[in-house]
Amino acid sequence: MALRAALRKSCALTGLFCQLSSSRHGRVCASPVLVAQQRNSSTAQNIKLDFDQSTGVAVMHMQCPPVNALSLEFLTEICITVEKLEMDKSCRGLIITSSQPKVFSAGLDLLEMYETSTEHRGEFWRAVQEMWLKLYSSKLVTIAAINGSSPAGGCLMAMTCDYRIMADNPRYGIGLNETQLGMVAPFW
Ligand SMILES: CCCCC/C=C/C(=O)SCCNC(=O)CCNC(=O)[C@H](O)C(C)(C)COP(=O)(O)OP(=O)(O)OC[C@H]1O[C@@H](n2cnc3c(N)ncnc32)[C@H](O)[C@@H]1OP(=O)(O)O
Repeated sequence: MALRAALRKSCALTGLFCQLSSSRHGRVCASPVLVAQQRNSSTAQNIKLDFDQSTGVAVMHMQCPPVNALSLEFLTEICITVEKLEMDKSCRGLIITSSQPKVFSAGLDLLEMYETSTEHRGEFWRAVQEMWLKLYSSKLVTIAAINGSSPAGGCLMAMTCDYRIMADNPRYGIGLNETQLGMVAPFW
């Protein structure tokens, strides 16, 4: 509720009307282009997109169970989704949030990072870079609606958005914990 209220306040400030729940207000309608792209695309299994044409605001719900860990596949889906939204001239703003309970994103997929070949890891880190650069340089107004814990890569994702709003819950943590993990982010 706090997040919802904060979002409304922030969106009023930026001149955008936005919402996290489509059913509550009944305002969200889907862009035919986006719906068609979603339906035809096998690359967006882990993302649910709601686009309100009347406001030009899209809500990207991350739904990659259990904790929205950023795998190569998921990172690619995120990039493609942002690109598609940027190509839609009626889209002005993007809210990124999570459908998973208690977690916005657990950051980079630790299993993929440690259990794959050097070549795959190279591709993985390039996808990490592409994701944050795409969000950071997007012409869309981007908002991270952080409705759960958001360590490391999840924090990076939120930081590269224009605005961040976090649910007021002491159980939710956010920050960069690479040092704790003994991890050095490689040169890109
Ligand atoms: C300059 C910026 C550079 C950026 C570099 C970024 C690096 C990274 O992102 S490295 C990843 C760092 N992430 C973490 O350290 C997060 C670790 N996870 C957690 O702290 C917690 O899991 C949680 C707070 C995100 C959620 O807690 P909880 O709801 O209690 O869920 P569980 O801990 O039981 O986890 C459920 C399930 O998910 C698996 N899992 C959690 N995190 C990851 C992950 N990052 N990658 C892959 N898998 C993850 C966890 O192992 C559990 O799996 P199962 O045991 O099979 O159920």
